[in-house]
Amino acid sequence: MTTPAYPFVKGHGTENDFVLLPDHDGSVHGDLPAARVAALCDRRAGIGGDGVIRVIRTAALADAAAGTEWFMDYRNADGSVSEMCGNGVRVLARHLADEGLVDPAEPLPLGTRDGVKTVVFEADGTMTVDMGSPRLLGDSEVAVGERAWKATHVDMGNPHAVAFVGSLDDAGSLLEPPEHDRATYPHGVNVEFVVRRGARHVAFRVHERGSGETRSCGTGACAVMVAAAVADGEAGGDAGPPGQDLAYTVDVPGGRLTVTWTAGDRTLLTGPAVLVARGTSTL
Ligand SMILES: N[C@@H](CCC[C@H](N)C(=O)O)C(=O)O
Repeated sequence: MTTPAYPFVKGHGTENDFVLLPDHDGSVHGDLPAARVAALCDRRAGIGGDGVIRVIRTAALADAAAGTEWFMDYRNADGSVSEMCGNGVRVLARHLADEGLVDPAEPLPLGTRDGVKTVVFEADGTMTVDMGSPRLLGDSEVAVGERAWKATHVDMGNPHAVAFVGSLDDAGSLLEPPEHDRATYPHGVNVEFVVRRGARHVAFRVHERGSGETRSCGTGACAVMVAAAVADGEAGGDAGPPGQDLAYTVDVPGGRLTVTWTAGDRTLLTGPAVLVARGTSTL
């Protein structure tokens, strides 16, 4: 039996790329089978992507918290569900604005499995997302082959292990998930390997849970910034100087992001979002 054709849009944020599936009332994809997500994300036999974002009205999802018109139903490339995607939420916002479904002159609240994230469209074409408060959960360890590093456990709604390394090459080819403490991360973890580039300036590679090595990770950028600020003795948020926000430049293989840790303990992620293609799929 052939699958009826359905629309898709392709986009990326700092080369973290996604297949968007418009399904406003939930009638096109049902419960969105993991096999369809994996087929769409396949870079040879599919469209190719680090994940899939179903564009759906919050009211069409029985288990989604109310309070927003639109919901980011995010899946990793292997079909698994994640709570949040910092690059994806900007790409979703760009799509909704381009379609005339939202007003880019106004802050845009979007539903996610980690609650409501509000996107602001900046005058220079970038977007800033309020990613919420980071949770610093202590130290852990990650390993690739024979090499192991201490890692900072940061929860950004999804789990991260942030390891500071001497060189971005230290983690090798990252074809497999890094070893990690399964008691600390029972549902897997996104692992960031970080180097310093200068004052309040870092760069990282990431191995994403469910997607492999990607060219960028927005929640990862926030986790990296927070871990770096703490390591630098510049802790922002509640622990920072009263009334002062702290901003870091965060480079990824796919571009540049800015993360601001506010005096009110919010992390603000600023970066681009680009739509590159649209079409129909029968996968
Ligand atoms: N690339 C995303 C994160 C996507 C989810 C992640 N792989 C997970 O399983 O938690 C981002 O930009 O934040």
